Amino acid sequence: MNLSREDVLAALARIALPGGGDPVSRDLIRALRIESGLISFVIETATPEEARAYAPVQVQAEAALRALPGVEKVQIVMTAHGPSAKAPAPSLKIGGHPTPQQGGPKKVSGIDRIIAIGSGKGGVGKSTVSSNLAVALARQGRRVGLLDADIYGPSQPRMMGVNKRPASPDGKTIIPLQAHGVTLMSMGFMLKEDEAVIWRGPMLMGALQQLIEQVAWGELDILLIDLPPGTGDIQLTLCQRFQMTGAIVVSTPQDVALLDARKALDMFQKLKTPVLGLVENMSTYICPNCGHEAHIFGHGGVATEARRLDLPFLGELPLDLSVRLAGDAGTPVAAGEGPVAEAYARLARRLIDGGVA
Ligand SMILES: Nc1ncnc2c1ncn2[C@@H]1O[C@H](COP(=O)(O)OP(=O)(O)OP(=O)(O)O)[C@@H](O)[C@H]1O
Repeated sequence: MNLSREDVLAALARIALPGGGDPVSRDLIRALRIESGLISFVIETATPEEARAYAPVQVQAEAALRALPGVEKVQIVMTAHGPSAKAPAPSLKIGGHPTPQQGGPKKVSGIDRIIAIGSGKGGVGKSTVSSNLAVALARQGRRVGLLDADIYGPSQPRMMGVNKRPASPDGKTIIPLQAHGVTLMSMGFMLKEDEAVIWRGPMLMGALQQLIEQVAWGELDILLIDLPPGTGDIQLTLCQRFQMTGAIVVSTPQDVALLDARKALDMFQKLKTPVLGLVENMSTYICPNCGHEAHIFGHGGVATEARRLDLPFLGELPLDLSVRLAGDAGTPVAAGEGPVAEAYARLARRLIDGGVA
């Protein structure tokens, strides 16, 4: 099939929408894929009502595309992202249990707890803490999922040592990958080359929602979400749409990192997401040669800040070359033995004992 994206969009642009315009000029087409005789895409409407009104458009689009040379199959999915007071919208959601959001944040079926791991700025080790904590919790018998929601720089495929496109047997449900006892999904698995995927659309909100709701997470005690750094749309969407158990904020002991951490804390508080505590990463450094203890980025700043804000201080994680080497090699250090693995085991135990993991 030599059809181009432009050919397909041109055919779709000839379909008139109720209320004027066409699906292309109204920017409704998402995730367009053209692959050996199959054309698939999503028509994303603003509301469930609009999706219902556009049902004839779906039929017309299918007929128009099937008439193009070489097209054997056309798969169109209608989805709506707006709330509805009426019946559930046609959507891409898995299972059938989720319904469009009405009112406040909703619980995700099958997942007991959701904890976001955030930081005010990049590079403080938020992804490292997420992967290691996930592995440490799994080692203590918890059923753990890890969602890498860092759309700007997903690092979990590297840190967890898996990177392949997840299967989707029915074109809707996404089967997550497994690594080190953790059920894993990352934006990085989907954001390859120039392929159009559903969550590459302009709406980060839709992308995150799909990663939480369309992935077949199974029954989980806890889903950890590795957030992008800072205080942006992903954080907002997550906390507004889903019932969060809480957030953990990672910081290094430095003043500047702490200033940023304060912004993250402030954001979670404004979003009414309980802050479960602060973690100090890159804390003590023990020289592997002489055993001397050094505090390269300072020490204790996060604990002091936690006390000041009356928030739990969850622990210190040492600065250790093995952390980076293990992360780069795809086996988090918490999967092995030694002082860093023990520090993560303590953090995991603390969360389990506190009833949040
Ligand atoms: N405790 C530690 N000891 C040694 N190296 C560490 C430690 N924590 C993180 N690193 C290393 O620091 C780098 C940044 O860590 P990481 O990617 O986890 O940070 P991040 O906060 O998630 O950054 P970003 O948000 O920009 O992705 C990585 O190379 C990681 O291996």
